[in-house]
Amino acid sequence: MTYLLKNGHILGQHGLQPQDILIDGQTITAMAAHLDTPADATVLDLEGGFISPGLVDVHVHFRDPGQTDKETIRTGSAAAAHGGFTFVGAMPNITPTTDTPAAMTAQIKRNQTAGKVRIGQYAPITMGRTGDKLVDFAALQKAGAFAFSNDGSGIQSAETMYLAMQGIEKTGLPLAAHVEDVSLFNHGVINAGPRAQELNLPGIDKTAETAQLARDLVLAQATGVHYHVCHVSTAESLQMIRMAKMAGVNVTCEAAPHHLLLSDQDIPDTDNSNFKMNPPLRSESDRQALVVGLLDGTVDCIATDHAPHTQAEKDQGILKAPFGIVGSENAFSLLYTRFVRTKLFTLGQLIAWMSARPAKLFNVPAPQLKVGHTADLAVFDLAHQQTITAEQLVSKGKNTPFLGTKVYGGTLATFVGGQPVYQRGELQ
Ligand SMILES: NC(=O)N[C@@H](CC(=O)O)C(=O)O
Ligand SMILES: [Zn+2]
Ligand SMILES: [Zn+2]
Repeated sequence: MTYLLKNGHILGQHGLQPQDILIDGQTITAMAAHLDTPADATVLDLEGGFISPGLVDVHVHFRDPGQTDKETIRTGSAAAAHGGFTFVGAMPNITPTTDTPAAMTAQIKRNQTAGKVRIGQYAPITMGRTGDKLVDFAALQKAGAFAFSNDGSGIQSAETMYLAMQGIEKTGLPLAAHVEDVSLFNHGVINAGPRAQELNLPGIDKTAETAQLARDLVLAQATGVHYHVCHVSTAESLQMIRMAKMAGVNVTCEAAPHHLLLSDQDIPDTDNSNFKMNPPLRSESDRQALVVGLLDGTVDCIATDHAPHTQAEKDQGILKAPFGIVGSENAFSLLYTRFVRTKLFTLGQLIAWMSARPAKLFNVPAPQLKVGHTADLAVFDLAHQQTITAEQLVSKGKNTPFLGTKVYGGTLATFVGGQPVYQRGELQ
């Protein structure tokens, strides 16, 4: 198929500039302010929309196999496409998990068959994501593992983590760590602090994150592994990562949109489990530290931690509901509206944190808007405001604290390998 994207804008040296893009097969074959329409081309009039390199999200949960009432590879990847993502890294907290080469091979095949976007598949660090028995890192790398992570739980034994780092270092792949010391978790449901006291809810102390992070940074330095911190949430974590980077530790980290946008002060008085995720929304000063961390380079990239759950599970209330919120579909629009329209971030910075940077960290090809490159791209409507509603979400999970939020930057279209994987109504 040949597509001509007309009347778009791309980010050039001097800001947004008019751009037409011709896609032939998988590839971008021409770019200019104005292109004539080839006879066989399907024309999409973008009406001024912003064309971005495809977004890259290194942290999503698809629940497939095992919990397909929450999400499937199909619906999760459709949600990613709806958010402008052309590549996602899928976490291995699925049942069965991808802890053997055979399971990894089978899952990669399922991802390729059902996925609307490109999917990198994480392998766990330990067998079954429990206990201390390490997976065969080299064999899983050979089978196509994207990276290693036990996301959902921290590795409690220092010895296990040390041995895992030594093994994963040899593969050159990142070890993506969910840092959480369960002995300090206190059965909490939101951040420990004044808001938890006001709401009379058990609090998760920051030390559950920072104590394990301190341990891991020491071990990462000793082993040289690429140690990537998932969903970093506290100012103290950032300070440690900043110092570790200065000391030459091979550490990177991601921040989730909700931790950049909300603090525990935003948790309403009404019992709303869509404000419950792990790590929890922290204090306003932690939120601000994450924003500063992005700007000074301590935070390397943004990743959504898209974590769908069923309505019935989330209806159990904040004490009982599972941790996690969906994030793929409105990550760009929320961050664009809050930070780019207010000029705290430039559009170029936001796109770098959501595309080229995470791609580079995880050694996947970064989508590029250049002739000769694969057409992995997204088009966003920066000019019009819309309200986030449950009905718009194509994920099975509707569990987001942002329902009712007004945003600019809704997705108009997403292309993967030259094929449209999402198109908003008016672009059909
Ligand atoms: N973030 C969450 O609150 N939940 C995630 C697990 C995780 O990312 O640790 C999930 O799988 O539901
Ligand atoms: Zn996690
Ligand atoms: Zn996660």
